[in-house]
Amino acid sequence: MPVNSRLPGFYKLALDERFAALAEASDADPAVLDDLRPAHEAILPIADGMVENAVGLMPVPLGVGANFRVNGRDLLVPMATEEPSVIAAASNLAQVAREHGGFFCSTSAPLMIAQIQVLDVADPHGASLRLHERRDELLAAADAQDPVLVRLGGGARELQVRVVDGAEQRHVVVHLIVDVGDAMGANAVNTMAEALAPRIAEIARGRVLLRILSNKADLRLARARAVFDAGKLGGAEVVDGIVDAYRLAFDDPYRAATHNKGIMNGISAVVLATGNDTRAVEAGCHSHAVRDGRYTTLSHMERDADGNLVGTLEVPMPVGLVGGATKTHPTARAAVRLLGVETAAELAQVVVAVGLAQNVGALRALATEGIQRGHMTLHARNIAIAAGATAEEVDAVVRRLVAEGTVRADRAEAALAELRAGAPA
Ligand SMILES: CC(C)(COP(=O)([O-])OP(=O)([O-])OC[C@H]1O[C@@H](n2cnc3c(N)ncnc32)[C@H](O)[C@@H]1OP(=O)([O-])[O-])[C@@H](O)C(=O)NCCC(=O)NCCSC(=O)C[C@@](C)(O)CC(=O)[O-]
Ligand SMILES: NC(=O)C1=CN([C@@H]2O[C@H](COP(=O)(O)OP(=O)(O)OC[C@H]3O[C@@H](n4cnc5c(N)ncnc54)[C@H](OP(=O)(O)O)[C@@H]3O)[C@@H](O)[C@H]2O)C=CC1
Repeated sequence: MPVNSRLPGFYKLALDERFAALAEASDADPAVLDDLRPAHEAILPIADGMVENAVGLMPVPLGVGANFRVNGRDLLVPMATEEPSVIAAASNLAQVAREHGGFFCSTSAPLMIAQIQVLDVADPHGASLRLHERRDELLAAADAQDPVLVRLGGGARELQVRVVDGAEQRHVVVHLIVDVGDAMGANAVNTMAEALAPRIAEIARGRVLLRILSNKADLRLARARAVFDAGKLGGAEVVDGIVDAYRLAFDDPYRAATHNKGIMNGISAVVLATGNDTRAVEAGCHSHAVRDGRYTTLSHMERDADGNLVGTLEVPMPVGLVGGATKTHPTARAAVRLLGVETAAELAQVVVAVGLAQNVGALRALATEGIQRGHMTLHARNIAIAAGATAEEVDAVVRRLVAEGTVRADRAEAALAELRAGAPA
């Protein structure tokens, strides 16, 4: 049975019922669902191998982004986040996007850049051309570091040399461009950069200092496009509001930072759920938001000829399915199996689709009723728990807070006290 990601009312189910619904909707082995919730005792020894000085775990909630269709295929999207309303908003807009086929996504080749900084070069432009003359030798030396990657079809692809004029000095910076296949690629390219450094110093007649990948991974882009039906969004006025909201973000970096944070709500959640490096992706995305020296929006919002909203997003997406924590963390492995992607490119496409859904979800709320109703209603559960409500009491406290329209800690404590004093739930 193909995956059916359309899960109406999934969020209204109790936790156990949700597992049953997920098992029915997914084509993954039922064991995968069990693996999504491994016992802490099983993970702790693995954590000890993953990081230094391990003393515990920091479990972050893992939810399923519902309703996603990416390049014609339904997908159940694992999302790890501590923030309420993120998964709801993504699922909501994924449903709206289905009307016009869902998300259409593409990626460039998985090219990562390693930088080698060369100092004390007397003739930077001369050095640059000497390095270019030895391109083939240097690329072959890089490939020799990673025969596995080369065997799998990846490897060093190009050499670029930049002369960067700084305030204090001129830097010669060599870029080694590597096809990293299905890896995120940092370790792979760093190994190559370190191996090439002595020869580069010799050719440039300088001193090599830094040998590290660039997180401005702008040769490894993922793109998503979706048409959001004007009627389903709430009408032409809502589309206008979203486009006007986008324009402020486009023009004003103070708004752009928040607009892009909304995109990252979705992106980071999938990146984390699949055991990938959230900081690398965040650094890449924010650096991509600087165009012509100005920080601006990562996404674009337009109206099509029929008045529907066309949302597009293009960001660097250095995520992998091998290496890093993707293969070590049992929950990340299960999350990837639930998602059912086979390549890093497919994963990158899903990540960027979720970022776009999230962005439009937030903009729709902002351009209409404001963020607080949807967000705070869901945040009320956190507030109730923080006030001391037990699992049995949470719903009743939330109902009171939402009915009063006051989602605050003091009101949650008062509502809990009233409930415990026998007031009707
Ligand atoms: C919260 C909603 C979705 C409610 O929206 P709604 O219109 O009340 O939802 P609905 O009851 O009509 O349900 C529609 C669909 O939404 C989903 N949905 C609906 N409720 C849930 C739920 N509880 N749990 C899971 N999924 C939910 C679900 O898919 C559902 O379909 P159905 O299952 O019924 O066929 C809406 O108000 C919304 O999208 N709000 C935006 C929330 C948001 O963006 N949160 C991010 C945090 S705020 C932030 O950090 C970023 C920001 C905002 O600053 C960025 C920026 O400024 O640009
Ligand atoms: N600035 C940053 O962003 C930095 C990030 N990091 C970290 O680096 C890690 C990611 O590095 P990464 O290089 O992906 O990890 P790994 O070195 O763990 O994995 C990459 C290696 O996996 C092997 N491999 C097996 N199958 C494939 C395949 N299908 N495609 C590609 N490679 C394959 C390759 O060869 P082989 O088997 O020979 O290794 C490749 O070199 C993350 O943990 C990240 O946090 C590290 C430093 C800096």
